[in-house]
Amino acid sequence: MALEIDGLTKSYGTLRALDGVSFTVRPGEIFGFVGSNGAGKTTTMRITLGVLDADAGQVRWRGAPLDLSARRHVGYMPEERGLYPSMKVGEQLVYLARLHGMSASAATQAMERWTARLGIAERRADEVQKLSLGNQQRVQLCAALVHEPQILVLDEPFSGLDPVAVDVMSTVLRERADAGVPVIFSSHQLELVERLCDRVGIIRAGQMVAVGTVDELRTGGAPRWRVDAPAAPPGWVETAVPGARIVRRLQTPDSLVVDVELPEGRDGQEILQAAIATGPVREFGPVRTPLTELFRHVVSTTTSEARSA
Ligand SMILES: Nc1ncnc2c1ncn2[C@@H]1O[C@H](COP(=O)(O)OP(=O)(O)OP(=O)(O)O)[C@@H](O)[C@H]1O
Repeated sequence: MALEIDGLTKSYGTLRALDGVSFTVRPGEIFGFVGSNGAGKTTTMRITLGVLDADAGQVRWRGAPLDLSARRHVGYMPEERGLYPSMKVGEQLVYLARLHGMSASAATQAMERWTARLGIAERRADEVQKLSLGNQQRVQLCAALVHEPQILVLDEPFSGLDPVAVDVMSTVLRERADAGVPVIFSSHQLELVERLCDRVGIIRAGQMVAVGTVDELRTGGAPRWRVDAPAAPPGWVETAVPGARIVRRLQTPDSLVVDVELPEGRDGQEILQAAIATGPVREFGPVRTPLTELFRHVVSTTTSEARSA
């Protein structure tokens, strides 16, 4: 039932944009696709949708190659958008729904439902080009959803949205996923990806370098602990646990907070005991490395622009 991206390779002339990209998005799962500019996200998504051919590899859905008829069930939000600027919002959505085989009345109902849901019902009679960019994006999401797709592939759907629209978009994606739809979207807003996605894939220079839940991506990194010991003298961390490293330090008149990265095999309790020995301890606990930092770590070793084939 899953959407399987298997070994995609794609070159543009001598530029190898994708080099064996593989990952799976399960039904009911929101998959966040992240990577630096030029890493290969759009190329992967366009191949998934079938608007671009891969040199090698395959996209499968429910175990079979995603062919032309199955692609009718994909809801796609392209990066370059692609609405007709001078067509009216409502007419355009009905037209797109009908292209996907819906009857006139079902298409109209779906258009009405989604424009209301995305907060643009009062703009149905306006030309798309008269809407603000954020509202055009809401129309674009309606266009991806209006034919009740069974797969959703969205290229940077959150870029340029106001916070209310981000919330609406997030809720809609979660609902679709809960209805069993595999949802894949790309984004540079990593806090949002961390909050919303069940699993995340990081692509660098055309290769998947990490796939998993954010918690899974965290494992393997050294454990970190946060401790607030206002009376602690300089150097207490390194003295308490040789090899321990302070990765963040914040001092105010009545607190001294440090995030400590411990060497493998050492326990946070050692830091706690040492902190207590220095005086009062106001805060102590594990620190969850944010996705932003995992991402920086994963992509830092090379530039993300695709390499020559
Ligand atoms: N039509 C094209 N012709 C030539 N090169 C291309 C073409 N489309 C993309 N590329 C190159 O392929 C690589 C991957 O581009 P892609 O658009 O997939 O990256 P991306 O991860 O979506 O980037 P961004 O985050 O900037 O949108 C880049 O080096 C890009 O310059």
